[in-house]
Amino acid sequence: MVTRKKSNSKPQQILFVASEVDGLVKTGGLADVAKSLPAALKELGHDVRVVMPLYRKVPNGAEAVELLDTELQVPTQPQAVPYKVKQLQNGDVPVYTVDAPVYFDRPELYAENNEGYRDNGERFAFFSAVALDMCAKLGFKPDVVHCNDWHTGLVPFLLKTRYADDTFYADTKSVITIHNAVFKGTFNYDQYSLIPELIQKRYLQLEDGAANISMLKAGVAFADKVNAVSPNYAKELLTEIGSHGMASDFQHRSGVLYGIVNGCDYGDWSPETDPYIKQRFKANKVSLARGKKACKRDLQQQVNLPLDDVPLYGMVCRLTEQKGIQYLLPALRDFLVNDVQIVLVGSGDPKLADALREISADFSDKFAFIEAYDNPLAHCVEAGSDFFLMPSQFEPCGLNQIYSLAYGTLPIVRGVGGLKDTVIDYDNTPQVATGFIFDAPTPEALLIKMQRSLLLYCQRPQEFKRLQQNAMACRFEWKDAAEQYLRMYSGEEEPVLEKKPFECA
Ligand SMILES: Nc1ncnc2c1ncn2[C@@H]1O[C@H](COP(=O)(O)OP(=O)(O)O[C@H]2O[C@H](CO)[C@@H](O)[C@H](O)[C@H]2O)[C@@H](O)[C@H]1O
Repeated sequence: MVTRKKSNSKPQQILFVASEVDGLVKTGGLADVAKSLPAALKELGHDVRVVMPLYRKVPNGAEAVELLDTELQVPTQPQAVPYKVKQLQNGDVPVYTVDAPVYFDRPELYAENNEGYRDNGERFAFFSAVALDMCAKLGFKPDVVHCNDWHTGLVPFLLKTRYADDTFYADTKSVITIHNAVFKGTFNYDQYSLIPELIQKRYLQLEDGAANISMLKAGVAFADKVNAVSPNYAKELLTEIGSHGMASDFQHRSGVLYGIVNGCDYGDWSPETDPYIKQRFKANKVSLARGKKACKRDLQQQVNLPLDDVPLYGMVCRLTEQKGIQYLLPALRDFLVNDVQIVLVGSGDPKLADALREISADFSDKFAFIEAYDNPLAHCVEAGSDFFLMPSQFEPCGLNQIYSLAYGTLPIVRGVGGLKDTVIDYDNTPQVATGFIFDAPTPEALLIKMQRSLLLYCQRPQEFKRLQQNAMACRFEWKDAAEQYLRMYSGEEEPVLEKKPFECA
């Protein structure tokens, strides 16, 4: 067990810059973090404000309170871009939304029909510039500007260039959190007309191919601190494969590279209070057995599977290579000869969806593929399944395996990134195990663990229940993660290379 020290820091003013925030808009796990981490920091007594774009999809966008009607002046350029800042509340945390219809009043956030908007570089360069431009105008002087992923990577760059001599930002430090380094935000120079500093002087280290600049590289190179969403992913980022080709960028910053595991919002993801599930349950044996049974039946009904008493495997994800569907597809047909059921809820890559649909047609009484982004159903999958599949190719942290633990649904994961930091493998340490881990990136390795899990379920039911209780006893509190972030801001936390291995709490 790791003892978690409290940060000694004074109340901080923190600007949290993110491209999506759960409660307002969400396409993936970044949004969960952008909702929960600011809330946890605020709860610890800090003044946290979030800034995000005002997309068409933001509910109540029209009712937001207008705080600014202004324009972004671009140094040495005649152009100025008008924008407004409108305030919304997400729980207790104020959210500044940047209203610039030319960039953000579109049907989607980043892409339509699986194709990114062509001006995504310019859109998020603008957003990054505005995040800093608006602070002085609002009179909010941040101690820390906390950026997230490539969309916000130019913020640290601008602090060290455009604002280098600006007294307003003299004491401001920047942090960039890496949720997924596969997305580098690489765009041609012609998308950076709002950031002339990038063009006046050539920053070769930020180039990603000829005539292209990567916003993620800019964030990593210029932020005062860099962190990944798990210690294991932070270490993977120092390797060529694990960093998706950015190893030297991260190696240069290894002295200020940190790894902090995401938390779980137990207000949203707890079987004791979840409003979406058929029957709420606790960790004690009777409640767990009854609750699971009712939730499994309900899930089977929702996805049209027979109401059989067989082990049920769930999976909820974006359909991308990252999530390891390429390992799952060949393993599925072999595994489905067993007396089992599988429910997969996912949306994304149409080719992967076609392949999954084909298997569900061949095994319609055992495999349900729901091609959707469906939050209530995601909760029912967590509650009604016995096992949860996350065979990811890579996984910076992963949230669904953490949600699964909370519902006594044993995760079967690949030993990468944060999956390795959050799940304890049955074959290695059966006494404290919470799930199954396989290592080799192959369908065979996955299939072996799925078969192992089936044996456990069918032949050692008491042992299976013990693992469920181990899983439900795990806690990944946002409060603990927020404390770690505060220690990182203040310099009390150790960089990942100096730290002892992470242990699940
Ligand atoms: N079809 C669907 N229907 C309903 N809900 C769905 C869904 N598909 C996904 N979700 C939801 O979206 C979230 C996904 O979070 P993850 O952390 O697993 O992945 P993601 O790859 O988006 O995030 C990236 O950022 C996060 C946050 O740091 C890292 O944990 C992760 O490793 C990294 O890849 C979960 O809340 C999940 O329930």
